[in-house]
Amino acid sequence: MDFIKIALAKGRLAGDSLEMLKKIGIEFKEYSKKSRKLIFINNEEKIKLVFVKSTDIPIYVEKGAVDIGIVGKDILMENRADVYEILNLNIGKCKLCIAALKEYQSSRNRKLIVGTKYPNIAKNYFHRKKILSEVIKLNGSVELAPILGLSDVIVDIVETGKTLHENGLIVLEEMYSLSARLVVNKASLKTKGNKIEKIIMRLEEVIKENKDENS
Ligand SMILES: Nc1ncnc2c1ncn2[C@@H]1O[C@H](COP(=O)(O)OP(=O)(O)OP(=O)(O)O)[C@@H](O)[C@H]1O
Ligand SMILES: O=P(O)(O)OC[C@H]1O[C@H](OP(=O)(O)OP(=O)(O)O)[C@H](O)[C@@H]1O
Repeated sequence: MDFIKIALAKGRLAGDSLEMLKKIGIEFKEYSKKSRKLIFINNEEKIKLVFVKSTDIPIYVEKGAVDIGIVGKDILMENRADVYEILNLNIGKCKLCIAALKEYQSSRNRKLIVGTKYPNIAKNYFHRKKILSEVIKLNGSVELAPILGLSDVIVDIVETGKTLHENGLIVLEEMYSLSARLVVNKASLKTKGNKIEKIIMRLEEVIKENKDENS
C-alpha cells in the first residue's frame, strides 16, 4: 500500500503538529528536534514525514510531491496554491498586523512605504483599502525597517507583542487572525481518500478535545 506523505516545517509549528499526530497514533520514534534528517518513516501506519521549508509547503502539496501539509494561514495567503484547505488545527495562533514606531504620524498625502515578509498579502490589502503603497520585501527582523528609516510601517506577525514592544513599535491595525491549517493535494484526496479521510476525522477529534481542554 502507498505511503501517505505529510510535510511539516521545522519551525514553531513542528512541536504542536507532531503532538497532534501523536494523539492520533502517528509517531516518529527516530525524530528529535536536533536531528538534521529531513524524512522520518512510520512503517506501521505507512506514513512518511518530510520537513520542508514552510514557504515551500503549498507547492509541494499542490504538485503532489506530498499528500498533506501543515502550514500557517499566512503562508497559504502569501503563496497561493491549488490545494484543499481542510482543517483549522487551532495551533500557531497569531495575528498579522500593521505596526509602526510609537511616534509614527500617518499622512495620506504620500505613498506609504511598507516593509514585510508578506509582499503579496500587503499589496492586496493596501490596494483593496485604496492606500497608495510601496512594498519592500524583507526576509526577517522586519521590526528594524521603521527604526532604520527603510519603511513607514511593517506588516508582520504578532503573537505576544514582545518583539514590537521591545523595539518601540505599536500595532496600528490587526489585519488577519492566523493559525495552522491542514492542506491536502486534490488528487490524493481521491486516490488515497480512505486513509486521508481517517486522518482528518481523527484530527478533528483532537481539535475538539484541545478546544474543550482550553474552555
Ligand atoms: N510569533 C510568531 N512568529 C511567527 N510565526 C508564528 C508566530 N506564532 C505563530 N506563528 C505561525 O507559525 C508559522 C511558523 O513560524 P516560524 O517562525 O517557525 O516560521 P518558519 O517559516 O517555519 O521558520 P523560519 O522563518 O525560521 O524559516 C508561521 O507561518 C505562523 O503561521
Ligand atoms: O509577538 P511576538 O511573540 O514577539 O512574535 C512576533 C515575532 O516573531 C516572528 O519573528 P521570528 O521569530 O519568526 O523571526 P524573524 O523576524 O527573523 O522572522 C515575527 O516576525 C515577529 O518578529
